[in-house]
Amino acid sequence: MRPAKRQRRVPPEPAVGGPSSPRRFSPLRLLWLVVPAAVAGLAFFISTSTDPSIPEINGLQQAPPFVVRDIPGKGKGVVATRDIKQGELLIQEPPLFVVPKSISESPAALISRLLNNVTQANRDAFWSLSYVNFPEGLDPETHPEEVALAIFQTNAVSANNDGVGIFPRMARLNHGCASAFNVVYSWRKREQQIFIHALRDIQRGQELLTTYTETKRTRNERREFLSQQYGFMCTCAVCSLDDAASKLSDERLTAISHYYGHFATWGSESISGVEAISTINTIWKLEDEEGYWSERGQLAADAAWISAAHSDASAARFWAQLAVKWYSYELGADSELVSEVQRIAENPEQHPAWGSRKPLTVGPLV
Ligand SMILES: C[S@@+](CC[C@H](N)C(=O)[O-])C[C@H]1O[C@@H](n2cnc3c(N)ncnc32)[C@H](O)[C@@H]1O
Repeated sequence: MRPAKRQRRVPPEPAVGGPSSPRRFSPLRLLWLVVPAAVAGLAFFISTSTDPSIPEINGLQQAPPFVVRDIPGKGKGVVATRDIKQGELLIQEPPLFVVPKSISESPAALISRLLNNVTQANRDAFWSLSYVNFPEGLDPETHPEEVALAIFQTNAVSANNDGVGIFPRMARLNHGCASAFNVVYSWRKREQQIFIHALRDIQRGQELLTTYTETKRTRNERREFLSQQYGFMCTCAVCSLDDAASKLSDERLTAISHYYGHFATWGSESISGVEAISTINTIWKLEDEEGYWSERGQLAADAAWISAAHSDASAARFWAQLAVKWYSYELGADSELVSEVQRIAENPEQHPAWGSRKPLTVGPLV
């Protein structure tokens, strides 16, 4: 599963910011696994959970509001067993193991070695996961290391700077594009766990979908990527739109990408703070039209950054409050980023960018 590339937006690196969620691991990024590490810090993290099919008690209700079941045309998937509220915590899961960014042996050998260090129940959970793109001509029966690698490539998720991990419960989540995905995941370094929250209200019987790709791409681009990397033709609600509606969706998503790039140029002072905030307003409206809600915490936090830089306290407060709201849905109200933007909402002058540009009224979301 894979990461969408986040566009670096408002330089310098915002103190209140960072990716709103870790991204799916791209098989392409496995390239780094074959590069011998200069400093092979082979730190990895082994789960203490014994049976990943049993929900964690830690911070989660014991009976999760979903089941894993067969979904026609998709293998297994995750389906809501009751109505789920936007922002609800659905899964909190430690990794079976995390492959660090620097390694000094072959990825297949490393994964096999890591697997030997987990409990039998966790090993069974790993081997039960699905995989695609197994090398042609090889027999899976006689090449278990290659099978393990294919499972890893199909299911691993970024744990940010800690590496790339396998989380057997979340690995059952299938993909949906733009307005079709309804859950988002975030890696919490402090807890060393992945957290999955509902991005929107989900009805009983609906499938829980995350996203494997940068969904601000056009349908053809998304389909090509998903077919190559994950071996399926996406037929999610967005990909199934009729051609006229799909064209409009593609245009909106392309425009959103364009405007992200445009507002980022505030960092190099190519556009004014007023234009940057007006561009964020445009993105927000296009996203409302598209039903694309992901990464709004980050967008609002970036707007708070610009507002604070121009000493517009009321705008900074407004945007920071919006960041609190959306980060709470995406990352959880108890996440570190929510605490950070909450502090800015209460006291905008404390923002590290405060007053770094000329004073300007940049304004809120209109
Ligand atoms: C991480 S696994 C997801 C769980 C998987 N369906 C299973 O049975 O364990 C990724 C694989 O699921 C399938 N998949 C995910 N999303 C899909 C979708 N929207 N349509 C069809 N297949 C999908 C693809 O085979 C993909 O390689």
